[in-house]
Amino acid sequence: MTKLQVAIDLLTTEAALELAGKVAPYVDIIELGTPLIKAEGLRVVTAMKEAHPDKLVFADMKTADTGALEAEMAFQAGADLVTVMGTVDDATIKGAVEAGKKFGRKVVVDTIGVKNRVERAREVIAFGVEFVELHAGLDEQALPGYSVQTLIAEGREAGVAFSIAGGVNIDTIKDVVAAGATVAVAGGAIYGAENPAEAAKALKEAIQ
Ligand SMILES: O=C([C@H](O)CO)[C@H](O)[C@H](O)COP(=O)(O)O
Repeated sequence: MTKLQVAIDLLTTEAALELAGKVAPYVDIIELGTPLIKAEGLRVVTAMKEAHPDKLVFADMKTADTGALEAEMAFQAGADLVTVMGTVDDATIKGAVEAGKKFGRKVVVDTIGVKNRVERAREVIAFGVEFVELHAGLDEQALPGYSVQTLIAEGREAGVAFSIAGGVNIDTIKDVVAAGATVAVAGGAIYGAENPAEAAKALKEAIQ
């Protein structure tokens, strides 16, 4: 079954823990967003894992270099999954995967900025990454004409384990699931909702 990942793009550990406390019963993976990690450091990863040891904690490091070092730092802080950018040198991705093997944790490749996501997804999955995040970032989502359906179609085509991130919400999550996604990522649809717990519950129910 497709897992539900909440992406927390808030800026303080306190706010992230408060949101996670509300939505944890309905999500499988708790993502600490890149802006949050930049604001608070890896202490936010440790705090989240301590508060939710039963959940997978996803550190959205968006690593672009020193793959082994940054992955190791995040794993030591308590992350179960870390992201490396798909646009960077293969050696960076492979380094993070090697660090993952040492810690028994996993690496996800983020395709923001990748020109041919299907081709790159097939390449990087062979390096031993857990899945590929077919992702349109918040800036790309804000451009006119953006549709998450492009990512969903690419997931179907790629034939590798993938997640979809980039405006997944209650109207689109069933398409994400039908395409065979390993993980559906929802950020704004949860933390931006009037009642985040209700929003997460509805998304979880739509998956089942
Ligand atoms: O990873 C993300 C982005 O790059 C900022 O960190 C988002 O968490 C991801 O795009 C999912 O969020 P929504 O698009 O708001 O669902």
